Amino acid sequence: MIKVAVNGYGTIGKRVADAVAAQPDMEVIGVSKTSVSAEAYIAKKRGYPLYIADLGKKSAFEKAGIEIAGDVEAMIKAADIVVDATPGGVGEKNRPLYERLGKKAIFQGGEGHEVAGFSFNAHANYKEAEGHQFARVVSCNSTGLVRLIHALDQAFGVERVRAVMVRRGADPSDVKRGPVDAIVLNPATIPSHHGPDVNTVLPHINIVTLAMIVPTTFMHMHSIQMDLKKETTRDAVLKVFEDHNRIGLVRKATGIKSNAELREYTQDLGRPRTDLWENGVFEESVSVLNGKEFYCFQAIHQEADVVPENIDCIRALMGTVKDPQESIRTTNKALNFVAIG
Ligand SMILES: NC(=O)C1=CN([C@@H]2O[C@H](COP(=O)(O)OP(=O)(O)OC[C@H]3O[C@@H](n4cnc5c(N)ncnc54)[C@H](OP(=O)(O)O)[C@@H]3O)[C@@H](O)[C@H]2O)C=CC1
Ligand SMILES: O=C(OP(=O)(O)O)[C@H](O)COP(=O)(O)O
Repeated sequence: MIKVAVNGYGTIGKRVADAVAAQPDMEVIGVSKTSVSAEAYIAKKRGYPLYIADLGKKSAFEKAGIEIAGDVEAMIKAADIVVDATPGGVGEKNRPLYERLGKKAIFQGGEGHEVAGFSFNAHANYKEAEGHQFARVVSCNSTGLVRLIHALDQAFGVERVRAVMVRRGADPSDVKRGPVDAIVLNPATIPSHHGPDVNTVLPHINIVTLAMIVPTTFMHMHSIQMDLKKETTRDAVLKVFEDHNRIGLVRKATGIKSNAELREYTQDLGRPRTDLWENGVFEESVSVLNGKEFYCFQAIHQEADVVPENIDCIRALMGTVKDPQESIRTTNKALNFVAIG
């Protein structure tokens, strides 16, 4: 069993911990937080040993009825590998600790590529992870882009990509964030960080991305255009998506045309926390014009799509499973995850 520590038990960390616990070859040896909050109670309920960054706060946790197993350093020492899901920028500060203790670690998209020097996506570069001490799972939007672009690049070759990301303003529980009544250019400059981020995994792709944020909390929406190298048809592209175990098709027959209806659908499917782990490509939008021009809309659930990628990244860095598809299938099966469509 691979002993996994989740440093940062928040939006991403709590999902990764549950996904690790579901795998046949991994166990959660601890999760961490800095302050007493609802997630500390969830960790207790799930039976995950809770560690804290500053032992000076131990009594505050104990007063709230939450037992503390030790400090973060003790947790890291007990682990084979760390998934660092602390807020963007904190991972970089944690890296010297992982170096000092000689532990492998996976960072998230809020960190720059340089934090690990290797950025990861299971379908695109799983085999390249072996031998690395550190990896970074690219951000949620970049994960969604990499999955789609890589699938079409393998099938038809990709000449260039132009994509617009309409990004959710905040996560559902982020009460302090906005916007409440604005469409914010984020950033106003072009490209947004997503194109260069895609290039950290797929360096040969010609891509320019633009991004803005809107007052929603559940999912980003991408509008994507690609020029393909080989002529193809809409049916052939749909077949690529149907065959992909992390790309789902939001079928025309469902009538779903928004993130809100897609959320309702994933909820009704009984997905834990309403998580859409796959890209939600809108079937009706999939278009091939003039043989080589591809267009689509896809929804990306920011809290969920990177979660299975972290699980595969654990096996890839540990070198326990050599074949990417074997890891991807194991991860999906343990999560009871079959892509929609
Ligand atoms: N949310 C999203 O949609 C996505 C986020 N990401 C990336 O994932 C990473 C985590 O983001 P997210 O889950 O949203 O963040 P959250 O703020 O939801 O969670 C962060 C967690 O880390 C804990 N924490 C903070 N500082 C420390 C520390 N020094 N040591 C140990 N634990 C600490 C926090 O505990 P406490 O609250 O007690 O301080 C909290 O539990 C970021 O890099 C982000 O960019 C990637 C894809 C999507
Ligand atoms: O990784 C994400 O977005 P991104 O791919 O746009 O960087 C997550 O939605 C977190 O983004 P945030 O930095 O707006 O919280």
